[in-house]
Amino acid sequence: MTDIWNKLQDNHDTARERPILSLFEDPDRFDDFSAGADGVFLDFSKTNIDREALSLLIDLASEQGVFTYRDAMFRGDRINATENRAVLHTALRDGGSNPLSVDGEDVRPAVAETLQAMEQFARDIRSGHIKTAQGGAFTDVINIGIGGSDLGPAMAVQALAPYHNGPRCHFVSNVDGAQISDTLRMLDPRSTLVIIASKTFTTIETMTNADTAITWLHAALGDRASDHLAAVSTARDKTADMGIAPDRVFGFSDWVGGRYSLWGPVGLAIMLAIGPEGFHDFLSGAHAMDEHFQTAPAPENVPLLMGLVGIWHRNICDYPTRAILPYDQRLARLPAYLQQLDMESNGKRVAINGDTLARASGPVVWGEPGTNGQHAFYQLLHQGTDIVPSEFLIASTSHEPELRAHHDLLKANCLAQSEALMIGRTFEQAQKIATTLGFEGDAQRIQAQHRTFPGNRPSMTLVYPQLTPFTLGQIIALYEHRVFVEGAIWGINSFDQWGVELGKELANALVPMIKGASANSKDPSTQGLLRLLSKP
Ligand SMILES: O=P(O)(O)OC[C@H]1O[C@](O)(CO)[C@@H](O)[C@@H]1O
Repeated sequence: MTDIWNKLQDNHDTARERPILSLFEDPDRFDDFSAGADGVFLDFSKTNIDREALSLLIDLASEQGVFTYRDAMFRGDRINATENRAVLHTALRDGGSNPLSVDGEDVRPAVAETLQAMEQFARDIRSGHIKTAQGGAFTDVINIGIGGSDLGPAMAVQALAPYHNGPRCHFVSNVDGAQISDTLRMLDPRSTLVIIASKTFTTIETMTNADTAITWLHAALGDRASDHLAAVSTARDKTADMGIAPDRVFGFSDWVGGRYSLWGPVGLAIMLAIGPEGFHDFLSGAHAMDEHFQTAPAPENVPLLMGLVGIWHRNICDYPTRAILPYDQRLARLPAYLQQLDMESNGKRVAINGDTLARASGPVVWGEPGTNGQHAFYQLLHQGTDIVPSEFLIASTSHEPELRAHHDLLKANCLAQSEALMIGRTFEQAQKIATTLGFEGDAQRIQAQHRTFPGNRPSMTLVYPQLTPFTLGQIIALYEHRVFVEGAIWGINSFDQWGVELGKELANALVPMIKGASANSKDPSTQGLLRLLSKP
């Protein structure tokens, strides 16, 4: 353990039982434990981090090389060491013209060219200039992809519903035939465009769903089925094998990781839904957050602070999970999106140099929109035996001015939850309630115990003006950089994902066994389950 980790642990050991509320005796607490970035505001004053801990955490970031590593990422160094790749999803959204080179080659011209091609295609589909096989306009789009080729566009398309003025967008990811079947059943192949999105164009789920969709198009359109296809991939050879015309393929480079890819062609469905101008706003929001991350001083740097709070909760307080709680129904898919972003990036057990990590890395990320979550799992947040740092998100302004009362109630609920988590309810307060309700003696004690809230449970709140394309870009880039900060402090490579390989290999080997081939090489449990599943 370095000195700083030790000092942080000492700080926590002495402050462990201190009520978070007591920290507000400092009149500047709210101002000094919050920060803003172009309208997005982070309040982390409802945590047990005090001034000493905050300054130690900032020192820790320096000591672990977060700032140097950040600059290396933006510069295009090959920081994804295990795959020997640069990490430059930020180049997809910066619109810059000064050269940015990877191995001596300027990446900007190709980025600009692809963006222009996407825009032209999106404009032509939206205007009806590109026609269906039968000469009409496309009314529906199905994006077939999984993981990073699905979660980002699916989340963003839902988030930006008020800006939709293009074809309806649908998403198919699961290899479970139920999803594609239910989707195709409600659509007409004669007016549907199918985008096959896969960075590698080898992912078995996506290839299987693509085959099914192409068969569906073929049955209705014959040889003209290809008029209804487009692809998003780094593998142009494979898209050609599937019969997709080269001018319908939108490529990107290996320096864009799957879970960081919605800023480029993987975001085509978003662009089709909200139009190129809206998509530009989305990119601009993300770029504004990139600039903030690179230039804001540490005590005001929102992604850095968010990452440091994450480190405090994970490593110093030893909390194993974090809850993402958007008080914004249109961000319903944000927790799922962040699960991939965070857990695929930082769910690692070895450091970049191959050593086993000395301390815990990425927490389990989960969540649901409020207020629905309140009526499901918040019981555990308030009174369970585990402490779950909670991350609330809420817009100042909704898109429904005529439903102001709804938004007022949503805000009140959001604030009430973080307040309740922090202040709790003492046994004495609970006893008074029990007395009012007529309980006496031991019955009163039991009732009071059950109605006591320990409180002192930490949370952060992210407030943004309104869920616009610009703001959504800011929020997603903020979380990307937060994941980056945490990964850098842990010394791991946040940009590979070897942990998904083994299951894929074993699934491929199991397919023949599902169909009846010998399973003698398998363990008894797998053999037993195979026997059960082979029954019709
Ligand atoms: O875009 P592709 O190559 O189909 O990959 C889909 C997803 O699969 C993964 O490789 C994990 O299996 C993710 O990292 C990725 O986003």
